[in-house]
Amino acid sequence: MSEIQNNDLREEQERVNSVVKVINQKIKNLQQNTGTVRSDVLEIRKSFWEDVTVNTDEPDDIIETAASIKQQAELLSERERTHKHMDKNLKTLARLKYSPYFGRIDFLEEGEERVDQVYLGIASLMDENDENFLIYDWRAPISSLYYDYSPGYAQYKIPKGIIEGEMTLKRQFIIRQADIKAMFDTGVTIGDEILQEVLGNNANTQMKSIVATIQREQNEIIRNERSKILIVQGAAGSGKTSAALQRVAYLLYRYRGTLNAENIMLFSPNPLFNSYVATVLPELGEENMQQSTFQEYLTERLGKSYDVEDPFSQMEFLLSENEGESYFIRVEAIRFKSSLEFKEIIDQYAVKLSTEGLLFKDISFRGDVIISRNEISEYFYGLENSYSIPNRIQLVKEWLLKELKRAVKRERSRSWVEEEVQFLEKEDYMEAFKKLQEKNQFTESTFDDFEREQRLLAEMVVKERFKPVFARVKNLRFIDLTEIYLRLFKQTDQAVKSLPKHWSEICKQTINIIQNLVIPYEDATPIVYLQDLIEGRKSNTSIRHIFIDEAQDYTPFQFAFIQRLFPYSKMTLLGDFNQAIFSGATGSETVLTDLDIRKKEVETFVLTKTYRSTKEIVEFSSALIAGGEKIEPFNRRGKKPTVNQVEKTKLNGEVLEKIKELRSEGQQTVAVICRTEAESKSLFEELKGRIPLHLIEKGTVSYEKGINVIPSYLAKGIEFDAVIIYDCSRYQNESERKLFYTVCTRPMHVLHMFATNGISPLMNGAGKDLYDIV
Ligand SMILES: Nc1ncnc2c1ncn2[C@@H]1O[C@H](COP(=O)(O)OP(=O)(O)OP(=O)(O)O)[C@@H](O)[C@H]1O
Repeated sequence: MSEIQNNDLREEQERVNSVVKVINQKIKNLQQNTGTVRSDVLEIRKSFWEDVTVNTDEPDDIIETAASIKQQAELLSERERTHKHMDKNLKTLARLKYSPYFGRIDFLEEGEERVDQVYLGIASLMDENDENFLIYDWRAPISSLYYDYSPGYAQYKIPKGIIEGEMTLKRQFIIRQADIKAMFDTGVTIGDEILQEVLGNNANTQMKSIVATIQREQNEIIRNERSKILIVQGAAGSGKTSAALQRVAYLLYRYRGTLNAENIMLFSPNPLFNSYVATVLPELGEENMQQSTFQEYLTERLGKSYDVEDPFSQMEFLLSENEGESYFIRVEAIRFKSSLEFKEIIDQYAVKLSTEGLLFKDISFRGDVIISRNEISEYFYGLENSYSIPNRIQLVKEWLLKELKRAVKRERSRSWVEEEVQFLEKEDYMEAFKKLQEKNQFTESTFDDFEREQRLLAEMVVKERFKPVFARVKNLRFIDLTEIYLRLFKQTDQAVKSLPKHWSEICKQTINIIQNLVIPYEDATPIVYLQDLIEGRKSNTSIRHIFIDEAQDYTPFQFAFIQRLFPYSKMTLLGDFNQAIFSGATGSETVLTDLDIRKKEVETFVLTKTYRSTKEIVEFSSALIAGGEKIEPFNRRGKKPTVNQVEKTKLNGEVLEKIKELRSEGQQTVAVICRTEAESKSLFEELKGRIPLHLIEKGTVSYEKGINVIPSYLAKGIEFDAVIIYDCSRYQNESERKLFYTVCTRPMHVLHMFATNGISPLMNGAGKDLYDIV
C-alpha cells in the first residue's frame, strides 16, 4: 500500500472511530429514555383501571366512562408506539456501530464550491447536534449516485427535479466491528472486489441484503416509482429476489408515514422460500412484508370442505411416467384452464347465471329439509334481475336467516328438545338460571319458574344446534359452487371456438376428479374466480403493493385474478421464463410470456448479468437454454461441472462418496437434487443411517446447513454451495428442459451430475468443453 493510501486509511479509520463515538452516545441517551418510556408503559398497564372512572348508572355516565377508557387506551398506545420506535432505533444503532457504512462518494454539485462527502450505510445518522449527516441512508436520493455512476459526471433525482454535478471519488469499505477490513477506490463497476469476496463466501440458508453492492440495473428496479406493473425478466441468479426485497425496503423508506409493511404483500413459491428471505428486511431495519404462497390463499378461500391439490402434486403428476391418454388430456386441460380464454368462458357463464342455472343446496336440520334448493332458487330468480348476482345473493341470505329464525321457534316444542334438556349438564342449568335472573324473570315466589326454566333451556338447546346452520348460511354455503362449476363442463356451448381439441374428454375427466371431492390445482383458481363473480368480493384496499416472485409460475388466468383482487395495488413481478417449470411441462402460457398483460401500464426490465454461480457453472447452464448466450456471468472462477457416469446399482454409494468429498472441501450447504419426491425419499432412506442429512419436502418451512435432499421443483429460488444432480439421465423430455436448467443454476460454487444411462439429451447443446466427464 502506498503512503497516500496509508494516510487515507488512517483518516478513514479515525472517522469511523469518531462516528462510533457518536453512535455510542446516542445509544446511551436512547437507552435512558427507553427505560423511562418502558416504566411508563408498565405503570399505565398496571394502573389502567385505577385511572379510569367507571360508572354505568346513567346513560351519561356510560358515555363518560367510555371516553375515559378511550383516553387511557390512547395514552397507553402512544407510549407503546414510542417504545417500539425507540427499540427499533436502538437496534439500528447497534447495527451501525458494528458496520457504520459501506461506501463513500465525494460529489461537487453544479454551482457549488464545496465537495460533499457522502457516506452510505443501512440507515442515516446525524451528528451530535443533529445538524449534519454523518451517514446517509442508502435509500436517500443522493445515495443513488453511488449505485449509478463512476467518478465523473453524475446526476440524481430529487422529488423536484434533477441535481447534476461531478463525482470526484467513489470508495468502498468493508467494516466489521468498527474496524476497516478493506477499502477500495472504485472505477467503472462498483464492487468488483467486494462482490468477489461476498459471492466467494459460503451459501447461506437465509438470504443476505445486497445494499453494499447493488448494481446499476438492479438499482433502477429498486427505485422505480413510475410503473403500475413492473416486470423483471432476469436470468437465474441475476438478483431478482434480492432486488425485490431491497425494493420493499426502498418503498418503505420513500413512502414512510403512509406505507407500512402490512400494506405490502409478497407471493412466494413455497413455505421454504418464506423463511429463506425472512431475514433480509429486519437486517435492513425494516419489518417484513406480508407473505403468502398463492396456494395458501386459494386453500383459505375454498375452506375446509375442499381438498385442493397443491402445485407440487400437480408437478409430480406431470413428472410421472404414466403418460397414457388421460395424462395427455389433463396436460391439455391444464394448458386451457391457465388461459384467458377460459376466464372469458367463465365470465360469459356468469352472465348466463344471472337469469338461470345457479344451483343451491338444501338447508337441512336434523335430517329434515327446512328450505329446499328449489325454494332458494325460486326466491333468487324471483328477485328483480336487474340486481347483480352478488346483491341478490345477499337478499337470499337475509331471507334465509329470517326463515331460520322461524324454524328455531318451531323447533323448540319438538320432543327431541325436551329429551335433550333432560340430559343437560348441571352447568347448563346454572347458566339458564343466571340468564333468568339477569332478565329479572326469576323470583322465588313465581309459580311458573320451572316452566320458564324449561323454556329457556329448550331455547338454549335449539340455538346451539342451529349454530352451524346459521354459520353455513352466513358464509353463503347454501350455494352449490362445485355443481355450478361442473355444469360448465356439462353444457358449454361446443361451438365456442377457443375450446381445446379434446374438450369433451377434458369435461369428463374434470367431472370425474372433482366429484371425488379433490380440486385439481388447475381448477382451483377458476373456481375461486367463479365464486367471486357469484358471491361478490370487496377488493382488498389495504394492500398497496404486490410482489410476485417466481412470476413465471403464474398463469395468465391467475394473474388476472390477482389483479382483480388487488385493483388498487402496484405490482412488481419477478421471474425467468427459462425457469417456467410448470408451464414448461404443459406448454401453457405464463404471465411472463402472455402478451395480453403488456399494456401501457406495464414496464419491463431485463437482467442478464448473473451473480450466483461461478463462470464455469453459468457457461454450462446457459448452454442448456435457447438465448442462453445473452446471460453474462460474473467473473468468479471455479471448476467445470462434472458428469459422473455410474451403474444404477452403485449410484447411491457414489453419491455418498461425493457428498463426503464436498464436505471435506469445506462446502457447507450441499444439496442432492432429485427429480421427484419419490426419488428424494428413497435416497434419503438409504443414506440417512450413513451420514447426517435432511429431507426437504413440500411442507418444509426452513432448511439447515449440511446436506439436504430435495426434489427438483422445490429447489427453485434458493441456492447452495454445491449441488449434486442425482441422476441427469432422468431428464429426458423437452418439457423438462426448464426444470433441468433450474436445478443446474442452484449452486454457487460446485456442480456435479450423476448419470446412470448416458448424459441427458437436454445437454446436447452444451459443448463438451463446458463440463468434465468422470
Ligand atoms: N448486487 C449484488 N451484490 C451481491 N450479491 C448479489 C447481487 N445480486 C445478486 N446477488 C447474489 O446472487 C445470488 C442470486 O440472487 P437472487 O436469488 O436474488 O437471484 P434470482 O434472480 O432471484 O435467482 P433465481 O431466479 O435463480 O431464483 C444471491 O446469493 C444474491 O445475494
